[in-house]
Amino acid sequence: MPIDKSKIDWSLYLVTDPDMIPEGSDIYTHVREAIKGGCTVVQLREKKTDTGLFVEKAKKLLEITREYNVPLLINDRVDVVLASGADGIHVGQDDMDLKDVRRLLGPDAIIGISVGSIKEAKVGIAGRADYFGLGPIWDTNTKKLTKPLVGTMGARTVLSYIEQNAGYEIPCVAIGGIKDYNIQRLFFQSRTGTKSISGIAIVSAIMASTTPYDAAKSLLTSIKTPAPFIPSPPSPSLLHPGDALITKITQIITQIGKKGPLVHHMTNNVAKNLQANASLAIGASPIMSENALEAADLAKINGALLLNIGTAHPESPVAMLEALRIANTAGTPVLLDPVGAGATQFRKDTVAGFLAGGYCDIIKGNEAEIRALLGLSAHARGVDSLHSSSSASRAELASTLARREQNTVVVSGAVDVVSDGERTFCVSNGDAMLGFITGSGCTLGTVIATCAAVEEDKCVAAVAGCVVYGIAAERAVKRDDVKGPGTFQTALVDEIWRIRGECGEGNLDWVKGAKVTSA
Ligand SMILES: Cc1ncc(COP(=O)(O)OP(=O)(O)O)c(N)n1
Ligand SMILES: Cc1ncsc1CCOP(=O)(O)O
Repeated sequence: MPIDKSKIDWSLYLVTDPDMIPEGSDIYTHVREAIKGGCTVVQLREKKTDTGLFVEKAKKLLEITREYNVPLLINDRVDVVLASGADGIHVGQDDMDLKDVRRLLGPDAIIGISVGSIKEAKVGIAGRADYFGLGPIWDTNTKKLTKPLVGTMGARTVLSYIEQNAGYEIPCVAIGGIKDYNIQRLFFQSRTGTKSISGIAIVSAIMASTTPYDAAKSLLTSIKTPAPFIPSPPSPSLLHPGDALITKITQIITQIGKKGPLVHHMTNNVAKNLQANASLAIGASPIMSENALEAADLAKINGALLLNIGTAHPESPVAMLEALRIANTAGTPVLLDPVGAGATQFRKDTVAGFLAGGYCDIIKGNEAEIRALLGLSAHARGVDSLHSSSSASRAELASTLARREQNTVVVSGAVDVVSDGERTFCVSNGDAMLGFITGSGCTLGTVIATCAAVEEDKCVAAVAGCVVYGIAAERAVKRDDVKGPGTFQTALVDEIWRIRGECGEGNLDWVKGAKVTSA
């Protein structure tokens, strides 16, 4: 029975590669096992095989795929589809024109095309492709890539274009560098309001596995399980600054005192001590460890992970990325502090690697760092921000990055701006004295990460962190015993401690000083 193309399940699309099959197996056993494990579509991709053998392989594979009612598509070759009776074809942008493919294969054939941009989507739509292979999403060793990476942001752009312009439903399967650990993030970060990718196409994660059944099963589980970090929609009362938001801030600080969350810091040597002391003062349990081998154990304990690249070593990005992936899998919230992101190529590459390889619930940086993440010219020297523009333009930076990353972004400064892309708040608490102690921005990261450990709504958690830290600074600077930056730093920790104590006693007067507005 030929396949009904309106009913295809695109969830897990296997693209074969004969050179990857481990010794002792063969393509037929491998594909059968992968289908049993959960593959829902198979594409036979033979780049070096002679036509006769290609057709023979296609015919034999078709017998297997038919047993499981799974479509078999052929890579690039119309003649092989015709000769084997396979269900359809996948072509690239530089292969045969889609209208010719359709004319040759007929209306029932399943015809897919590779798409990596709006321009290429237009070609697919004009040729009435049945589905798009969307990618390459990420880098891969499977094939020498000649086109730019699409990333989750590019995937979203194409999905949104299709949604608005195709005029018919086009399932999109993402391809390129997809592994167990990045599937949930791919689905989450690439979705538009109403359109998501329909599935993922995989070569190496299944073809190079010695256990294709298990590999497919595990990939399918990741596809079917929503990302643990998907935020719930914000409560309507927390859409704008107001009494509900202020009450929530006090609840967050009280919760920290009650729960004592563990905050795993992979952070810089300059700020470490202040960060640890601020964590203890607010009621968290800090662990300062750059050892990725501990990340799995630490992620199991409820808390948060803070990544700060201030004094990163050459090996730090690997350890941090490992910890990030473990935290993502465990659903542990992650705060990224991209210290000095625009200052050196190493820092740029490190941060780009984190954003491509994992999901950071919150990114906190000064204006120059956030500009660098957006690829804008950074007004940065070293790790200091040299330039501060208006709150409105900083709000624009925060919401643009938050929309791109589908997370919460804090642009720290005299006025901290917090945005999740929909809501943007300005927090005007704090004191200029914070600029005279090293690690004050990093320690704001600690306080925000601690709030995120106990609060689901990460945007509100970030606002809470900015408020409590800013008010602690305002109180500290007013103290008689504060004579300058040295005594201020100690007093800052003390005031965080005192605010936490007041919350514990039910005295919430401190929060009356909160200065939160909408941007
Ligand atoms: C599902 C899917 N998407 C994309 C591709 C890549 O096809 P193409 O651009 O033609 O490159 P080659 O596969 O020919 O190297 C694909 N094969 N499958
Ligand atoms: C065929 C193809 N087209 C774009 S990326 C790619 C290879 C994907 O392979 P892998 O799943 O091993 O990254």
